[in-house]
Amino acid sequence: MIIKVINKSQNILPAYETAHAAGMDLRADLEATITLKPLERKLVPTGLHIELPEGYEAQIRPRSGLAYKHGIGIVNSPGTIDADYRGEIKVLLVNLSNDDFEINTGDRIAQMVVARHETVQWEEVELLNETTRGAGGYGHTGHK
Ligand SMILES: O=c1ccn([C@H]2C[C@H](O)[C@@H](COP(=O)(O)OP(=O)(O)OP(=O)(O)O)O2)c(=O)[nH]1
Ligand SMILES: [Mg+2]
Repeated sequence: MIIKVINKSQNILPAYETAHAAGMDLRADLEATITLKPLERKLVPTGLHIELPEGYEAQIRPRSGLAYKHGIGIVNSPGTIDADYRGEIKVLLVNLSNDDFEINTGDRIAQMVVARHETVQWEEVELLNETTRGAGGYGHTGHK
């Protein structure tokens, strides 16, 4: 599918790094280096504004390599980009390690998955259909 994008700093656009990747790596668009201290969170700009078709969303997800090697996560993971959002896409990174983490412009900080979603209308009822699970949850089926 084709998605319209405004790329104000003419950065490298989000891209699939392998042929069948689900996520496109998103890059930081910065005027100066950002440092995340331990447990600090910052909104990191990408310089991108997009026009998703109706019925689609974009999910902003962490990169596992940054998470594993540097403890970098996304506070609101997965972030949701609504189809009607026209502002700049930003990524709310958090440093869950004990060391400072530096982000420079062009660094791949997160990944974006574009997905379809349903738009729901509610039908209020008094009873729901019966299932084997019923109300069981939170470990109801055991742990091993
Ligand atoms: O990681 C994110 C999450 C959201 N957004 C933008 C796009 C999204 O469409 C908008 C609103 O996000 P969300 O609905 O998650 O935030 P909210 O706290 O509910 O704010 P709002 O009242 O504006 O919906 O902010 C981002 O740029 N990055
Ligand atoms: Mg919202």
